[in-house]
Amino acid sequence: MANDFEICVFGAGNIGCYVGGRLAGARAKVSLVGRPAIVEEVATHGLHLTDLHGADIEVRPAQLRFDTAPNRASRADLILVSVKAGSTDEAGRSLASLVRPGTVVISLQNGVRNADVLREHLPECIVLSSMVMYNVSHRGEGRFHQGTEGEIIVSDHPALDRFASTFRNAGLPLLREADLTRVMWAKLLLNLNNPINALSGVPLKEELSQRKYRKCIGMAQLEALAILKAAGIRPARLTSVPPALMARLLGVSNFLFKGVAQSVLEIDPLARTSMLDDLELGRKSEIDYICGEVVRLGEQVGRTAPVNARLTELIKVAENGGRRHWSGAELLKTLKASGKSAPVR
Ligand SMILES: NC(=O)C1=CN([C@@H]2O[C@H](COP(=O)(O)OP(=O)(O)OC[C@H]3O[C@@H](n4cnc5c(N)ncnc54)[C@H](OP(=O)(O)O)[C@@H]3O)[C@@H](O)[C@H]2O)C=CC1
Ligand SMILES: CC(C)(CO)C(=O)C(=O)O
Repeated sequence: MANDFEICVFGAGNIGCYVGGRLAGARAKVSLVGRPAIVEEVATHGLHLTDLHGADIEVRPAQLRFDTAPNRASRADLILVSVKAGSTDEAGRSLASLVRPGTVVISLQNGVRNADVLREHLPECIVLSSMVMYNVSHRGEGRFHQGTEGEIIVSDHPALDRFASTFRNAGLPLLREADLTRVMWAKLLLNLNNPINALSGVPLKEELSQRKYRKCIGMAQLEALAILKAAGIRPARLTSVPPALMARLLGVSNFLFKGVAQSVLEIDPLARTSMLDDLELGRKSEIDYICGEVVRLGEQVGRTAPVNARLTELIKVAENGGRRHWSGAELLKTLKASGKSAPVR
């Protein structure tokens, strides 16, 4: 039997199409809001969703609504926001005149402030943060693939009870956590790999197999961890080892790393971060909402964050048509020199 509620996904890209499509595949009433190109792609091919565990789900165009305008949000009981963090303000603005009071709005985005931005525009809604722990890639013709393990961790609220079984039936169980601030910062620590993966230009598995790239991630994380500590924020443990230990483990030899962090490397050989997607597609990245947040928090507690500032700078150079590819050795060298050297062109 179909559910008695309607879900609107605002921002039909990798995450929006995957999550929205799987919910539609579980017979939820789903509408998606996206750009004309994806609306056309899905109208032609439908959605074909796969994951690393062998899920293989076809969603016919007739099984969901796909629009470029968000009008359908006015009927939604649940809105999933899956635009990039830089578009959150605009998403909130366009939803403001449409939503009904009491509508549940979940941000599926990376970053630590999206729900706050949405809340400002949607004060009568129940706005919740969540973190999608896995990677989704777009493989053309309506195909989206989940290439790494993980769940959706969401800020707990009784209003989620109504939707929980639908997410579970869709193979997307919601992990409900009382304190999402700690989860958001822990995810941000993992996302500090996004610029490194983007600048490596190679899939995650290949990047993480190289010690020098891993050392770069460790440097960015250790810097962020010191700032979090000064700010009194204790990031949640999202990996098999606590964040501080993981940051150090990243620097060990390839041989040792394979032994101690086997699960980190058990990923689809093609999986890559959303920031590498952004650079390849010529889009503006979320760097200001990832490394930029570390720099900002550092300023609040009177600390500098030269490694994260440098990564921000390198990604902006790449976004603007400058250098895109860095070997592990080159990246490590420039990060070690951060705070001392001249800007990169
Ligand atoms: N991809 C991944 O594997 C993961 C992503 N995330 C996070 O999830 C969020 C979404 O990422 P992802 O799915 O990769 O991003 P995408 O860029 O693939 O998807 C967002 C889509 O929303 C569109 N969009 C933005 N504003 C509007 C609007 N007003 N109307 C219609 N469409 C709009 C964008 O178009 P346009 O580009 O033209 O603005 C884009 O097509 C990000 O915060 C990301 O960090 C988290 C975990 C994993
Ligand atoms: C899942 C993960 C950490 C890596 O793909 C991600 O959040 C992203 O790509 O932005």
